[in-house]
Amino acid sequence: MEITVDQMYQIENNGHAMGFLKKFMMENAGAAAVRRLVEKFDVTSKNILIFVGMGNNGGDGLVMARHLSGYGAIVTIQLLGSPDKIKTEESSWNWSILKKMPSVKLLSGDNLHFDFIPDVIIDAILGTGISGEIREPYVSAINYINNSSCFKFAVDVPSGLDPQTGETANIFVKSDMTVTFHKMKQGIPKRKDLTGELYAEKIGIPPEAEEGVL
Ligand SMILES: NC(=O)C1=CN([C@@H]2O[C@H](COP(=O)(O)OP(=O)(O)OC[C@H]3O[C@@H](n4cnc5c(N)ncnc54)[C@H](OP(=O)(O)O)[C@@H]3O)[C@@H](O)[C@H]2O)[C@H](O)CC1
Ligand SMILES: [K+]
Repeated sequence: MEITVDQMYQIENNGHAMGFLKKFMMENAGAAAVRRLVEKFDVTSKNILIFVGMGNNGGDGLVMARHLSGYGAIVTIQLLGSPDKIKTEESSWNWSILKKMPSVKLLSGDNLHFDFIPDVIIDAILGTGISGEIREPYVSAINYINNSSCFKFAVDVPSGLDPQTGETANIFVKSDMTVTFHKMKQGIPKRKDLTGELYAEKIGIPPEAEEGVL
């Protein structure tokens, strides 16, 4: 079954109100995404670069970073803004954990110079919260991703693809694998050329959270 982005937000909010907090959803989302990635790749000692947006799509990327470090990957995060401007509590919470983890390299701002060649790039820039023309520094980050020849993994939806309509913004990520959460959103399967291998993973949201929504 495919659902709308609005329905997804309603289900998320219902789950949160039941006590299954968005922080828990984010943890399960990041863990599910990593499971799919490590099923595909032995990430041990591999260089993984994660572009992190300022919203909860970015938050999922922060969770992935922590899990991937546990799998022995060499993880670098490029936060596309200033840490004090992270938009949500659940994302900030994960950033604060990572600040205590020397095993994960944290970069922030509009830097796009890295002293390594990534084996995998993770797009945790934009998800269901995309609106309008994509602005800098997200534009430059998406260009960097598309100009790289390594494996590209999109969190929830390739950034720049509208998960509701399947339309693309002025710029968009072309990925090799995409993992979306809870249920497939209507627009995503329309662009398998941008999603690559496509999965929808359950993240523990109570089915009762869908009552009155689906
Ligand atoms: N569905 C679930 O059960 C779960 C989903 N999760 C993840 O959460 C995201 C949705 O998070 P949200 O914070 O609502 O939105 P995004 O992170 O996608 O985007 C919002 C940020 O992006 C900026 N933005 C939006 N449009 C643009 C643009 N055109 N150019 C540049 N920047 C843009 C926006 O900035 P504003 O200034 O507009 O506020 C925000 O900073 C979902 O996709 C999942 O990945 C949960 O984590 C787990 C459960
Ligand atoms: K994304």
